Amino acid sequence: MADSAETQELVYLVTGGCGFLGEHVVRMLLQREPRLRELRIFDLHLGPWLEELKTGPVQVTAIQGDVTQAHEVAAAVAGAHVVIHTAGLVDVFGKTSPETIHEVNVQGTQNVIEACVQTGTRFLIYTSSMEVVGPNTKGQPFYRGNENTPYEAVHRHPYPCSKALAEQLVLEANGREVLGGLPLVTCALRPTGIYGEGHQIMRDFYHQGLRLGGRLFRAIPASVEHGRVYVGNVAWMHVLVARELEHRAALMGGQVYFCYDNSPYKSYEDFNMEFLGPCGLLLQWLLRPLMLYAPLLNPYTLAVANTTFTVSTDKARRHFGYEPLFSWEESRTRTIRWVQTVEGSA
Ligand SMILES: NC(=O)c1ccc[n+]([C@@H]2O[C@H](COP(=O)([O-])OP(=O)(O)OC[C@H]3O[C@@H](n4cnc5c(N)ncnc54)[C@H](O)[C@@H]3O)[C@@H](O)[C@H]2O)c1
Ligand SMILES: CC(C)[C@@H](O)CC[C@@H](C)[C@H]1CC[C@H]2[C@@H]3[C@H](O)C=C4C[C@@H](O)CC[C@]4(C)[C@H]3CC[C@]12C
Repeated sequence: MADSAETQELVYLVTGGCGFLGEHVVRMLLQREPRLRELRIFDLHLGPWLEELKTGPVQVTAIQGDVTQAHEVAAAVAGAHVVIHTAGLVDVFGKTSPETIHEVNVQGTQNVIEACVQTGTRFLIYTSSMEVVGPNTKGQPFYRGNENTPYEAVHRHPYPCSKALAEQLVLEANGREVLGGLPLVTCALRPTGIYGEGHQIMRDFYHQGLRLGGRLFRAIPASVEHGRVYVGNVAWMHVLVARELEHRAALMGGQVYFCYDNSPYKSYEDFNMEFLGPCGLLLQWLLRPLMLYAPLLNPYTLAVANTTFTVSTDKARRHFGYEPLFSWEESRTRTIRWVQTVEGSA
């Protein structure tokens, strides 16, 4: 990519650019990548908010497409310098079939890789997930682990299986020759539980609390730690990796990085209360709370909810100088302000 930070000549493609994380990546790129000439946003469902982005100096190209359709992906990738692939089916609640999850998350990722190879795009960043590692089917805790911590990654649920397969495809593609004869450089980012503006599960919990008279009921022990990371910091890490991947290809190519920031280690419910408490909800004990959460819960999500999985690492800082863009206090304030705008809020 160009050396001069002032020359606007780069074309980026963000798949899943209208999703919870994707939208933050899109907005972060427009704010913090001065070399952008064109930003392509590829998604099955385009958001109306995209129109407001078309008034700036960067050409914003909205592409309605399906990653399972190789020809649509190839057309969107052709001519891009960087692809940030966030598109995926994030379904742990059984809403879609295992086949569909595999088709989107695995075959869709393979289509992105092949499109890069066939059209000459050299830099591919994949949004993977903590679940590539765990928690495993044995419910073994992963307590403040890092990218090198030994852990038996054993999966049966379609979603983590698909993320693990897709990540493997991306990492194995590192070094493949693309059109033009140069090597493809890939890396995978593994967010833990992302929170922040636009988080649908947080919105669902808030509405549940409003329906229950301002109360939520604790269903998992406070001692269980869940890794959480602010969406703005995850987006920032994606932008930074994309910027550094060319110059540090030998170090970063084929690598995985956990996404992390200074968000506190808490149980999922206690962490959510950092935002829902200031919005008027209380967390209380109830004898049989699980019946209240039936839509969210199945053996898999209950196992994940009850298993400690937290990360403590500085690999991203060491490899490409990552530091969280948003402090915990800023992340918390931004999320609270967003919850306060959620329909039905007091
Ligand atoms: N939300 C989290 O806590 C979390 C944590 C770790 C990793 N991730 C990963 O981050 C990525 C984004 O997750 P999210 O939470 O923003 O989910 P999301 O559902 O909000 O966004 C996913 C986007 O992908 C799009 N998409 C789905 N199927 C598609 C297809 N066939 N073709 C084109 N676009 C398609 C959707 O329309 C949506 O806009 C996913 O790959 C997910 O696995 C999410
Ligand atoms: C009702 C209670 C038991 C409540 O605590 C249930 C919470 C439960 C729905 C969530 C607990 C952990 C979440 C998962 C975790 O944050 C990481 C994930 C990885 C990401 O790639 C996709 C989302 C998720 C699987 C996330 C989903 C919700 C939880 C299971």
